[in-house]
Amino acid sequence: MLDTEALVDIRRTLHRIPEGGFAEFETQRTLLSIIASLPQSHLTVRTWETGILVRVTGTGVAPRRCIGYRTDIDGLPVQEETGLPYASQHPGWMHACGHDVHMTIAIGVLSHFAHHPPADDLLFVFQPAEEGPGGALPMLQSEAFNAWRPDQMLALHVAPEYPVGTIATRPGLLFANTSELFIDLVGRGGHAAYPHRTRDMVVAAAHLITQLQTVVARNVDPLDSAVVTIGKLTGGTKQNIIAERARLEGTIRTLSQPAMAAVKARVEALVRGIEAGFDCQADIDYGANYLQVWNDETLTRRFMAFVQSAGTAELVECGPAMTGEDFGYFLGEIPGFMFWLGVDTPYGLHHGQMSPNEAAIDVAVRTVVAYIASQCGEGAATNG
Ligand SMILES: CC(=O)N[C@@H](CCC[C@H](N)C(=O)O)C(=O)O
Repeated sequence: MLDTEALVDIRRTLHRIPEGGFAEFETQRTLLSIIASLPQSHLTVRTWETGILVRVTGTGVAPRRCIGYRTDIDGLPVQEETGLPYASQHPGWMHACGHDVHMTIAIGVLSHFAHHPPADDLLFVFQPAEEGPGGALPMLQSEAFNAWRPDQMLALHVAPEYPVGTIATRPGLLFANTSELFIDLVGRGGHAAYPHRTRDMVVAAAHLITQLQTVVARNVDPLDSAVVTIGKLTGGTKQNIIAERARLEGTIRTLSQPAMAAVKARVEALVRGIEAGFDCQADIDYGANYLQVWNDETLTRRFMAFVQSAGTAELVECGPAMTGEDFGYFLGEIPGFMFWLGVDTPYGLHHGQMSPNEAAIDVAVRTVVAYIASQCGEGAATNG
């Protein structure tokens, strides 16, 4: 069975090779070779795009259920600044959202059950493209997934703000609805000294960004919550050329679908206002939209009670967060839950210095293994 040291090595190997959504080729190859090193008698492995599905066939004469455990596998376009000896070898890319840790924990749990298959069936889901454009929805709709569709699913996400040894979750809404937001502005470029002959899209973009800040401040009920963030702004070509084009890239977060529709309506109205006011053309593209992560009440309460009694971690009942997760699509159809895993690092998710404490891997593997075993029944140990 893979011990803690081996899992830390795996995490570091995966950390070195972050890749974008649906481009996780090296990651997939690495995971497949690790999975191939496990006892195979109860495993069936299948790939889907750059993802992997591994079914563990239970030892029961008639397995009662199939529990699915999902990890995401993609990295982010973030330049790593940790200075770690096992830092990313892919310039401009980093596992800055902890998916290397997620994958390692999935491998640790899979390793246990490959050696000790439970009575019921398990499905391990290595899902691409969580950060975008979203791998969960197409995977959920795929023939490969549906051939092995589990009855319940669980997943975790690293939480920099909690100490190692903490598990935080809640029944109901855990993560927000999200929508990406891309706005292209097209005006007329020209010489910096002749602004009256142009339609300057840098100035239009500046006005639009400021106006977008009023959506949450002035259009959303203060007792509700929403986020409109512009994370990337591009425009222009040179300091003395008036920009013909500008592009805003961002994300919208809300706690309900009606709130998402209302925020989008306000964004659209503001964009149309900029179009009229700056005599330009504006296009809005909402990119990928993720469904909220909604934790099943019964299963989450059962898991929370389990964590409290198992003593493998400290349980915190947390509030909802404005993070997004396409695991929400799985939970939209299959009952289950997601939880936060404390990794205790001062830098938050998506930061170039985010460096999870690897001691959390062991906490998660022990907790998830014990929880799944408690739900699926112990099977006979295999060799290997
Ligand atoms: C946990 C986490 O950080 N998830 C991402 C999900 C990205 C959703 C999508 N690409 C978007 O930006 O709206 C997050 O940013 O919350």
